[in-house]
Amino acid sequence: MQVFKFGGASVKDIEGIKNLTKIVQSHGTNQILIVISAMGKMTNRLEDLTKAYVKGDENCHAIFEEIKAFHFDVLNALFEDHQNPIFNEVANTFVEIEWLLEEEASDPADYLYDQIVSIGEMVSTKIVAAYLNQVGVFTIWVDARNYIQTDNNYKDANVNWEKTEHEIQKHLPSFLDKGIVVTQGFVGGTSENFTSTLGREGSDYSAAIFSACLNVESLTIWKDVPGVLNADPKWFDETEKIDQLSYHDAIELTYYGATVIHPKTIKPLQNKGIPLFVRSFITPEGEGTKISNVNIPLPIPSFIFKVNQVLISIFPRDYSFIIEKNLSNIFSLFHKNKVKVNTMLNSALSFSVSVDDSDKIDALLKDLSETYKVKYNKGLELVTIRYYNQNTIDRVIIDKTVLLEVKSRHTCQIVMRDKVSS
Ligand SMILES: Nc1ncnc2c1ncn2[C@@H]1O[C@H](COP(=O)(O)OP(=O)(O)O)[C@@H](O)[C@H]1O
Ligand SMILES: N[C@@H](CC(=O)OP(=O)(O)O)C(=O)O
Repeated sequence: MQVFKFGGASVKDIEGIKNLTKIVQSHGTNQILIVISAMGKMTNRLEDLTKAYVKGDENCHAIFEEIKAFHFDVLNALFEDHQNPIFNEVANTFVEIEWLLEEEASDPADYLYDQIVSIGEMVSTKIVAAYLNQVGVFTIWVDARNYIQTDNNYKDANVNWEKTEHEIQKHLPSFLDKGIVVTQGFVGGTSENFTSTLGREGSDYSAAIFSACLNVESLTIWKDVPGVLNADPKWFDETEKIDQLSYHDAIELTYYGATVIHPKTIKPLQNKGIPLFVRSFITPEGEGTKISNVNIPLPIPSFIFKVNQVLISIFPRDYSFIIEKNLSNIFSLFHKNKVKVNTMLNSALSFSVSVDDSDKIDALLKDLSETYKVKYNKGLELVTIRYYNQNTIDRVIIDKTVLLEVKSRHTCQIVMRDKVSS
């Protein structure tokens, strides 16, 4: 039994869906569960729709019609027979959201977000399952909300592993005996039967949850890159593919922000010893990267690049040391404001952190300023180098001013900005 995960980039258009079909056909149709994300950047557009709805913006209707039209264009291109029940199924899915949009947005925004944004995965999986059926690959469409059981922490729901494992193990093996199971990434269901989501880019994590609960042979995530590279090709030229990666290094890389895999993906797989393959849907014959229980360090230095960083420096007003009591208070304020620390460094009288810039930062700075003197710089870059050496550091700081550098045995983190030319 294996699990495949196809993300938004792989199903962004009809060619993508046809390519997915070829990949699935080339693997035989026995005992495969496929987890699929919303098409292309559809989740971003659904976020726009939710914002417009919550604000009562008049754009709301136009965005909804655009999203519907996009999916019906895909249906028209994939299915010649307009009597195919998929047309009604997709229409009915949109009607559910239409009813919601007709009412005033009185429910909490995060709850509304999940009810609306999840529709991207509902519709994409219905379309792909119907297309696979049309070309003779028998599929069973499964609603992930009945299996991935979560709390009601909407937008970033926590999985109830016991219930989830129970539901998956009770029903899915018999479905997998009959055909390919197609289900959604990113979405879950609460005990009150509302839709929840697992956090942006969470489909990799969904695939790991299904994999762990079914104890599969392997999980393969199909991406637009040949595998895990030593840097994001969007930022770095001359990247190299890593053939084998330990779970440990994979967790470190994703924790520091390597966006090729969602950070929560590795743990459930590591716990069960299930290998994760990252392979290219563009060149599916390539072997990709195998992430497993090997005990080998990364063969080459790896770079993780983050922009839009804010470096916050915090000083006790009374010149007291940065000791446990202050640190505990400072961390509780980061926790309260849901701001994740990307790197940190403390001295006797100051504590500095780099965080992603977002709409949460103003509230955090206000909370910190009540007790501490606070200084901050925006618009910075953070580079993390795993298995660094001086050459690699020199390479990334050319024409940069370094504001903070933190080193451990294997990892170096540098917060920097472009040098201002004089
Ligand atoms: N170390 C890395 N190796 C490969 N790709 C990376 C790495 N770090 C970041 N990426 C980025 O991850 C992208 C693939 O992930 P993503 O766009 O989330 O896929 P999907 O949404 O289709 O699942 C690549 O296009 C690449 O830009
Ligand atoms: N569609 C969701 C979930 C997801 O993981 O998508 P992708 O696999 O395209 O990153 C998002 O964009 O956040």
